[in-house]
Amino acid sequence: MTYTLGLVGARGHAGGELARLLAGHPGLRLARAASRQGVGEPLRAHLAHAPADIVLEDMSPETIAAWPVDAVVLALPNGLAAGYAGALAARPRAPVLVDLSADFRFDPAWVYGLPERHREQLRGARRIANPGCYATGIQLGVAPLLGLLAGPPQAFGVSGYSGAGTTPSPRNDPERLRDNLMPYALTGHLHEREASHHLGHPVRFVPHVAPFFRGITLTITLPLAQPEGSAALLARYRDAYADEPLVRVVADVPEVRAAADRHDVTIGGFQVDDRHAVVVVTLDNLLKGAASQAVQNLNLALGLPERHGLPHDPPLAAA
Ligand SMILES: NC(=O)C1=CN([C@@H]2O[C@H](COP(=O)(O)OP(=O)(O)OC[C@H]3O[C@@H](n4cnc5c(N)ncnc54)[C@H](OP(=O)(O)O)[C@@H]3O)[C@@H](O)[C@H]2O)C=CC1
Ligand SMILES: CC(=O)N[C@@H](CCC(=O)OP(=O)(O)O)C(=O)O
Repeated sequence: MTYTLGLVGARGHAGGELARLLAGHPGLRLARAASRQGVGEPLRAHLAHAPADIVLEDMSPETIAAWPVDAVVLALPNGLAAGYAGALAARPRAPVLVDLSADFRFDPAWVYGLPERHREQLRGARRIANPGCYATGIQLGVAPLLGLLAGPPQAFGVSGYSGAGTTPSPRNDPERLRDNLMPYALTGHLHEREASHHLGHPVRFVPHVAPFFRGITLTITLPLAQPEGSAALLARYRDAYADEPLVRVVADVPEVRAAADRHDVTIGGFQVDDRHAVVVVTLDNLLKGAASQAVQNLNLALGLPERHGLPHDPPLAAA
């Protein structure tokens, strides 16, 4: 059986990646798409891999609520999701709704879509808040040490400029970023709050944006309550993620360039100085940070195998 999906915000970075993945998904088909600025244009004019018959529709909640699809994904800026959630909930059999924005990530009525920590709640879920990209990397990098920490971990993060979306800003201006690295949100970034909330433990996070397009690297310093050796730390992470298809634990320090186009998160480094451990986490912000994670969540919600449509090596071979 093939499920159908409607995508709101299909011309954006995250929406475009999701459309690319759906082109290779054996159980999910992109059937409808909406946009703010491209209404009436074929989606294929913007995305080469889009089905030929999809014409961009207006993105009013009423239009979306009338789509006869099994699932809807919102790939819109923060602050817009509530109108869609309300209109879809009024339908007799509402489709599964996955929101890529931050709007419902703190709402207990929604399932927080980090499968490695909430898999059972995601099976059959109807409303899923997809996690933030940095928040995904921070949580997966810190979780195996919960209960062993002597204080807040500190995460130094750098992302590619696709993280800043398509609306022009200094954070996605290649000229401003050339030969540059831009710190921002030095305190209080949303993903600091999101990761702290869902870990149940405070973390500190400082983001930077770099001239490359995609990828995130996080260097996380973790204060330990008891000394632990590097080999023991590596073994702890290997154990924690032994059965996780989208978390790769490596002994070496991973580099962000190798994260591009991968569906998974890589955790490595594991250097320790007595009670001071450092791990490095890399991921593709548009994939495990957004679209691949959304596919993982849709698969769980619809009862499909979790890795359907997320091929292994090379990661995007079928897309
Ligand atoms: N980029 C990333 O790495 C990640 C993004 N996210 C989240 O996913 C969502 C989408 O992000 P991203 O794809 O980067 O964003 P983009 O800026 O690339 O795309 C935004 C999409 O939303 C549509 N849109 C509708 N209303 C507006 C508006 N008022 N202003 C701007 N765009 C509008 C745009 O339509 P049109 O082009 O037709 O105008 C476009 O399709 C956001 O909530 C973001 O936080 C989550 C994880 C990672
Ligand atoms: C470079 C850049 O601006 N990155 C974005 C990444 C966060 C993002 O896209 O995630 P949300 O879904 O939580 O909005 C930022 O720091 O806000």
